[in-house]
Amino acid sequence: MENNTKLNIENLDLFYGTKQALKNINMNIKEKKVTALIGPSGCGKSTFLRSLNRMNDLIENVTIKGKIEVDGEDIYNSSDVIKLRTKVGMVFQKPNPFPMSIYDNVAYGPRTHGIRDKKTLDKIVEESLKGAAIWDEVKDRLKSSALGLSGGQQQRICIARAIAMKPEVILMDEPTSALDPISTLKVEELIEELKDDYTIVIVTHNMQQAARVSDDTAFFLNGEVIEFRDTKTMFTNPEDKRTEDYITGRFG
Ligand SMILES: Nc1ncnc2c1ncn2[C@@H]1O[C@H](COP(=O)(O)OP(=O)(O)OP(=O)(O)O)[C@@H](O)[C@H]1O
Repeated sequence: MENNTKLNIENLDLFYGTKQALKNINMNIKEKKVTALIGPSGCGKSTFLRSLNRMNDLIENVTIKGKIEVDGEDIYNSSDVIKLRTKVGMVFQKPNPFPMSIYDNVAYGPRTHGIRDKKTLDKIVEESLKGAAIWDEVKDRLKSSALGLSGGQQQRICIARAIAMKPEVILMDEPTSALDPISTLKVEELIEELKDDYTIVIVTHNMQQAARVSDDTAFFLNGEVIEFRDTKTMFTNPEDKRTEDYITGRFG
């Protein structure tokens, strides 16, 4: 295992009932880098992403074989799923703020972890909103409902909510697919900034986005990783004909 590896995936198979959705995945996800997962619809990107913080545990009839290590620890051999999901946070495709104030959205996680002190919470909320590049837009209306914000703002609130838990890894499942181009650009700029502090894994259908924001890219097809390498090489000189066909828009 390389020493800048944050997530190490070995021989990962995943089945929904008898249907195999992931086939022998091997991947090294590097610390404080952005790794993009690309590939046609239904090829297993979201399934793979969810397996990285055991979100698939919530789905019935899922069988997982192989190994996923975070910082060298086998996550399927440990029972502390709460701790894992604190360390490996997630941002979803559709912004999903809770129906409560902006402040309470961000303070929600820390509160469930027992933090009650107002000053401490204020500090976490401010730092998280700053970290998600939304502080200036909302600092004067922290008590207003998060549902009153635009989609792009809501998505950054959700990123702030993830950051408030002090994760080390942030998983993002098509975080900009519901956003307009300007909000998309803001979230992309934010990802660029976040990678100073976090390891990021992002599913995207947008090839330009993968090329713009990621350091490494994995191309999935029918549950397999066809190619995994640094993004620059992937997009300029792919090794596999199927990768080339996909990124040049010949299929998918
Ligand atoms: N909860 C589930 N139960 C059964 N099958 C599932 C479940 N979730 C996903 N699948 C199947 O697993 C395969 C991979 O799905 P997945 O959502 O991971 O693909 P994806 O690459 O993320 O697709 P998209 O780009 O459309 O989001 C698909 O064939 C899908 O139908």
